[in-house]
Amino acid sequence: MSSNNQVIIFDTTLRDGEQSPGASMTKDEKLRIARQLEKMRVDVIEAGFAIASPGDFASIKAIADTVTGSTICSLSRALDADIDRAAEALKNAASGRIHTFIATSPIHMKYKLQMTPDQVVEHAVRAVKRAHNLISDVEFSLEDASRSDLDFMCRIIEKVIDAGARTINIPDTVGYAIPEEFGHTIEQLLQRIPNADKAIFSVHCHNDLGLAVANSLAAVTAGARQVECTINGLGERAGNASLEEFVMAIRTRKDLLGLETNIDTTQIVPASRLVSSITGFPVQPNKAIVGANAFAHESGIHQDGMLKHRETYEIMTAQDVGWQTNRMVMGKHSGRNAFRARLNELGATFSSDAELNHAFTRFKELADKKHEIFDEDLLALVSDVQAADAYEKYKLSSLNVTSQTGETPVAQVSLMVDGVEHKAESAGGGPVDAALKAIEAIVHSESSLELYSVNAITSGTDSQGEVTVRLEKSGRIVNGMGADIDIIIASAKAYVHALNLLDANVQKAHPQV
Ligand SMILES: CC(=O)SCCNC(=O)CCNC(=O)[C@H](O)C(C)(C)COP(=O)(O)OP(=O)(O)OC[C@H]1O[C@@H](n2cnc3c(N)ncnc32)[C@H](O)[C@@H]1OP(=O)(O)O
Ligand SMILES: CC(C)C(=O)C(=O)O
Repeated sequence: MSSNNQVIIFDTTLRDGEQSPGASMTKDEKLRIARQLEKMRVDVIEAGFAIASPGDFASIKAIADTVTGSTICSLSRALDADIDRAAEALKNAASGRIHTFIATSPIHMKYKLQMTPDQVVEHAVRAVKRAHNLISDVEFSLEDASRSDLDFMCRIIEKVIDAGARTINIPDTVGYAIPEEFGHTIEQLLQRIPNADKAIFSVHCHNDLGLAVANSLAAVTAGARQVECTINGLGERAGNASLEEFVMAIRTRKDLLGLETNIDTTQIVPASRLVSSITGFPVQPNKAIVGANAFAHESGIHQDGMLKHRETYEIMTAQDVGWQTNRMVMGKHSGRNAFRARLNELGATFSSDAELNHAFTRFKELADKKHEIFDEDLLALVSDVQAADAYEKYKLSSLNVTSQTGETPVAQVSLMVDGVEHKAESAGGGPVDAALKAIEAIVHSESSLELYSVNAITSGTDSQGEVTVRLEKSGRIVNGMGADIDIIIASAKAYVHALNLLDANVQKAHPQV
């Protein structure tokens, strides 16, 4: 029975987690994860199933030999050979545990084990006694407990506690339980088993119905004091209760539950990343706590709330769980307040509300075309708007370029010159060449093109292209810039920008020109 409010965290990433198809890990990889779990102050690390393979044995042994800050545990069936192999792997552990189990549900006993309930009790007691002779810390699990008969569970648990088990684990092996029902089972076991106070009750929940963490919380509310879980919720089929979700629920709702764990929560994100990189299982972006979007805010109303007071939309800080910071993501749902705040952070300021509104309108247009707006997009957009808001002799009204395989590209451009619309058409070596020639057909700038370069501002095929055009005229050199997700338009904008700069230089030098 629980003696205090501390919940023991038993991590089984290296055992049940590894049972996820495709998640096999080498000894060195398991050792790296075990060290991270130790650093995170996990109480018990289930390092593997010693009899399963020579590799599993070697991994458990390597972890038991070197990791001293957590108890190291091996799983074993209720069989002598399994228990002896587990004890051998753990023999150098500073603190070792044998975890032996047998199924107690009618369906498992009848079809899988092909044993009577009495034979199952006999195997369980014999296994616990044998384990207890080899190591003091013995855990016993009733596999498929959530589909087992309550009276039978009381009977077998009482006997294995007498045989030396000090942790009794109640697994929801097939993820069948519902929180209220599961909590009730734990409560009943604690009340009805006469020697229940000699053991710590534990739960091990699977996520087949997406309820593994909810069931674990119901169990600790009912008196269980150990929870078995995995990093990123890895595990057989739909996985196990996720360590990060359970631990952060306990921490965040201490007001309600009054419980705590030993976990250093700032090590959660590093642990999640390590497990993901080793197993090759990506973490979904919207995964609680460790998903890339767990602390990202895109909607204008949320961002505005966050700017005014963080707790309006966050129940924990990103730093609490090991992220460096939360994120304001600029996108089509963002509002003016977040837009201005982000640009101020980037060092860009607006000279007037009109300028802000103009930039914000352009930002929304861009956001409709692009999935995510990066800082570089914002800066390009603002310098574009600020350049456009300055007096401009030339303004690009429209551009239409036809470019087909085997055909010469042709551009039709419409340009405002001192407020009067001019149109021209030109062919060119490529679509950019055609566009710039069409502009020149109107402007006759007599400048020479010294440089043309195009860069993708961000990665991805929907990136904005940022074009730089350098023009020289009578010894004056200017750099025009333009950005757009269409690089032909970006090129035309950059060219027009450069023409305006040349014109501005002339105006400054000879105001009456
Ligand atoms: C709910 C869980 O997650 S339990 C853990 C599951 N994890 C694993 O199974 C991974 C590691 N397993 C393995 O490597 C192998 O299954 C081994 C080495 C354990 C056993 O391999 P094998 O000897 O070839 O047996 P196999 O896996 O085919 O069948 C399991 C046998 O164990 C028996 N068994 C299953 N659980 C138990 C138990 N807790 N106690 C005693 N016997 C058990 C089965 O009835 C079956 O017996 P049978 O061969 O007499 O029919
Ligand atoms: C061996 C036990 C704890 C198990 O993994 C399960 O029942 O899911």
